[in-house]
Amino acid sequence: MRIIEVTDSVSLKRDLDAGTSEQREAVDAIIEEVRKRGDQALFSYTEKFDGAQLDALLVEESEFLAAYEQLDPGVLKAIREAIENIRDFHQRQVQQSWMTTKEDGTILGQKVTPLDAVGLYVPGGKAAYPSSIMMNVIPAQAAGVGRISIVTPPQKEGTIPASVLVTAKELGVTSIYKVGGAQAIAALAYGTETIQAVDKITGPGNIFVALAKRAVFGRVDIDMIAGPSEIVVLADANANAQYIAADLLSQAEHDERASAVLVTPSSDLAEAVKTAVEKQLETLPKREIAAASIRDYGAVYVTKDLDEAVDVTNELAPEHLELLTEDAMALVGRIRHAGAIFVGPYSSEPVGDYFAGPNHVLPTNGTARFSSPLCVDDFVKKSSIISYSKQALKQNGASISALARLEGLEAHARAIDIRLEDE
Ligand SMILES: NC(=O)c1ccc[n+]([C@@H]2O[C@H](COP(=O)([O-])OP(=O)(O)OC[C@H]3O[C@@H](n4cnc5c(N)ncnc54)[C@H](O)[C@@H]3O)[C@@H](O)[C@H]2O)c1
Ligand SMILES: N[C@H](CO)Cc1c[nH]c[nH+]1
Ligand SMILES: [Zn+2]
Repeated sequence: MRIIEVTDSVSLKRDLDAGTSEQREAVDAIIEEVRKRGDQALFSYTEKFDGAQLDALLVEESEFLAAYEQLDPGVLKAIREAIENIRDFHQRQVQQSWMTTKEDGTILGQKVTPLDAVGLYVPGGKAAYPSSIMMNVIPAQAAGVGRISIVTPPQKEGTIPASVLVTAKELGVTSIYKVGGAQAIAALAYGTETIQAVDKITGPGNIFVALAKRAVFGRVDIDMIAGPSEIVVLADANANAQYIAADLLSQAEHDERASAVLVTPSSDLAEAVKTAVEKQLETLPKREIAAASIRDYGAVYVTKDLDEAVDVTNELAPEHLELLTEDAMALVGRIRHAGAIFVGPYSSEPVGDYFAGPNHVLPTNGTARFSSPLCVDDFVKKSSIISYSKQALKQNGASISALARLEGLEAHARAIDIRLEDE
């Protein structure tokens, strides 16, 4: 882990995955094939890429029952508690439609409508992430989305991990299809005999999934292309070095390209955290991934004072930010760019990943400068409502047609004038 004196600008930005030209071509070919051959293409790609020979794509009721039998009761309890917290938080984000009536009888408003259908990609491969199912499904349900489908690649035996099935069932989602990669994204975008097309696709995945999401964007909406995890800890001299090291490693273990950064005015803390990270790494099961992340993307920035530490943090615009300073809450107002802000020594980042309630799908790669966590708003759309009274049109018609003629749009102007002339 490098210790760096801050001189000029800092950045967490890394090349976003655009894929190789071979990968892009492969993804385009897969999408085309799914459009042409529907389910048959899904079965053959699942055999080719996941090694599973399937009779059916849809998970059956008996598989949910078997999954409950496999799951530890303590884990089921934790899943239920997390769902409750995440529901409670997202319920507060729900926006109502509104209308306002002016004195001249004009009614203006905004109608909020949930999306009809969304598809959630749940990665298979290396690890199952039931927490990501909660973070995608719960805001969609709070928004009132009519139909939620989940796609996820099966294991070789044709099964889906019990934790995924139980979490989905606890959330009331049972339309789970055993298909992954670009072929799953194509099926959600275009529909097949078994999988109905959706309006929006959310959820993380590997490069093939990311490229396919980019390729179908426009036909359907997508959430974002999430990059590798990031954490920045802003700490002063009194912060606990062991806590900081543990929290940095919590994100480093996600990915070799994850980034874990400490920003502090204290060079003593910088040294202590560096030593603690090295020590804690020794016993970490995923130490190869975490060590690579710390080596390549880990850093400690030593600033001249706390003010400069705040400036550096805002420049980094991290996905996750922990504030571990004397009066941490007082610093919140000075943070302009961060996906999620964890305040104080007991708000370790995994509290937010799993349990507290806010969404863990957050902007990465500096995009916290202009974007927000996944939320209920991502699953609704808004329509404007305009109702002019006769009186309102009489009073304002001349201005409207003047603006139309200013743009050379005579038909627009006449659509107004015809009503003004009509007594
Ligand atoms: N940001 C988050 O919240 C978050 C959460 C969970 C996972 N992730 C990320 O999601 C990713 C999961 O990746 P994964 O690979 O484990 O699972 P995945 O489900 O994304 O990808 C597996 C699929 O990739 C396709 N594939 C594999 N090799 C292929 C090839 N040569 N040609 C065409 N298609 C191919 C197959 O169809 C396979 O089903 C990881 O990068 C992980 O870091 C991010
Ligand atoms: N920290 C990840 C987002 O960067 C989300 C996650 C899921 N499970 C554990 N963590
Ligand atoms: Zn995490």
